[in-house]
Amino acid sequence: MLPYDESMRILADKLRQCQTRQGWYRMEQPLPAVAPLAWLHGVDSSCRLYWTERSGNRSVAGVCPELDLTLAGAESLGETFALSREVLQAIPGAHFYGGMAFTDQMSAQWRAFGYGRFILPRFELIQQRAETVMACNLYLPGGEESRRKCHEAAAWLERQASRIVVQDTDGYRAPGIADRYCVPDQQQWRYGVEQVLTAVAGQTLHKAVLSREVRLKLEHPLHLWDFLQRWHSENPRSYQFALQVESGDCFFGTSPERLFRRQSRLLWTEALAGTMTRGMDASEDQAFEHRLINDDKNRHENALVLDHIRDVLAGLCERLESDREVSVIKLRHIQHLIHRFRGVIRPGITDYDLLTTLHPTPAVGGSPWHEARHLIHTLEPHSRGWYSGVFGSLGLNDTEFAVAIRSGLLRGRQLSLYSGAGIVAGSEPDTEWQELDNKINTALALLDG
Ligand SMILES: C=C(O[C@H]1C=CC=C(C(=O)O)[C@@H]1O)C(=O)O
Ligand SMILES: [Mg+2]
Repeated sequence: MLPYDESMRILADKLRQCQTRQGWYRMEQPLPAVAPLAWLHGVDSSCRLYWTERSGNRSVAGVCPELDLTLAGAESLGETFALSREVLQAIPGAHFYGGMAFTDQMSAQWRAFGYGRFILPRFELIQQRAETVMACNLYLPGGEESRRKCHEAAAWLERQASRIVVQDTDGYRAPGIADRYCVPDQQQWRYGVEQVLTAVAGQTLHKAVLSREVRLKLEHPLHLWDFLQRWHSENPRSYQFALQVESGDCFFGTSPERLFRRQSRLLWTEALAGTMTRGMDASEDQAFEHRLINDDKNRHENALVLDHIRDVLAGLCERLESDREVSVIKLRHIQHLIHRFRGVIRPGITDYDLLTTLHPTPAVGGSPWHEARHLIHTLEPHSRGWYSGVFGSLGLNDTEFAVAIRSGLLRGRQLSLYSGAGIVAGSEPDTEWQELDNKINTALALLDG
């Protein structure tokens, strides 16, 4: 394998020799192993994105948007997906990366992200199993302008070639937390939970997921890419994602939850809801797992997600099977109930259909959705933005979206961490408050020096 700098120069040479006919182009060049997160450190771009699959099979760092599809509202999603499909048909190996908000009710702090944003990066560093590849996606408008674009891209690659690639993050230092407060505070939270319980008792609602924003002021700047790597090493079987926009603001997260994965017409999705802490030792952990599996409130939280998925997918799938029994997935500080689905979608069903039908599941929204949505928007004092939205990778034959929970928004030294809890009959406000803490404990422990 050629060294990193030589490989980058080879790709630059290929670009300089590229034909200039109008159209989409994609070029790939194998690289020696470089961790995408480490690479993002030093790379020159005002927009950076990161995506890693839960399976650990594929991690991608993408920079310099070649096509940036920013959505003003939900109504442009169909058009955006149709356009991305046209591009992907021309360069089938490529992917768009990005995400979408929980709903279209968003405050100004989320403006740079739009309602949704799907990016085809010009440069992609892809680590797939044991292989690392640098890919370049380019649209050439034809003639002299094509030549100019190719030369510009080649020059960029050559500049990166001589930069030092940071390989490990042993030097990570927690930034320290100077100040923190919760929105809502615990008093307001109790009120919100009581309101949901009243609606549940009145039988207009089965479940609503209420959330909280913890606003932190960091003592020192956060080394975001190092932080993400550390967070992932605590929860290795999670998705990880980040989108840093031109202002430097970054939305990121480490989520255990899949919205869906599609490969051709095969589909995988799941109901992930219901939470318990981990035990201090193996036997206590086992006891907690047993308690979680047998707890009515947690089972009910999960069952409502399960029923929703089964109902909405019935019309989209030719076949749909689910696990017979609920099982448990374990994260660093908590464990969840999970129920998996496998299916075959009908011909003609698109990622747009799957996304808009599944999102938001009652793992982040509620049931019925219409009632839950109203309560969430009236009771939550903060704006969720992209928290509990979706984030993923959109391909021609392989698409995967995570539910964007366990996530946060970094703006300079201000960091907001979000977490939510499913409120159903039997929920107790203070226990659910504790669940919110448990869900962000892994991230908090890495921040608090
Ligand atoms: C809404 C969140 O978690 C969901 C996913 C798993 C378990 C959940 C629960 O037990 O309440 C939530 O439905 C969050 O982490 O912000
Ligand atoms: Mg819960």
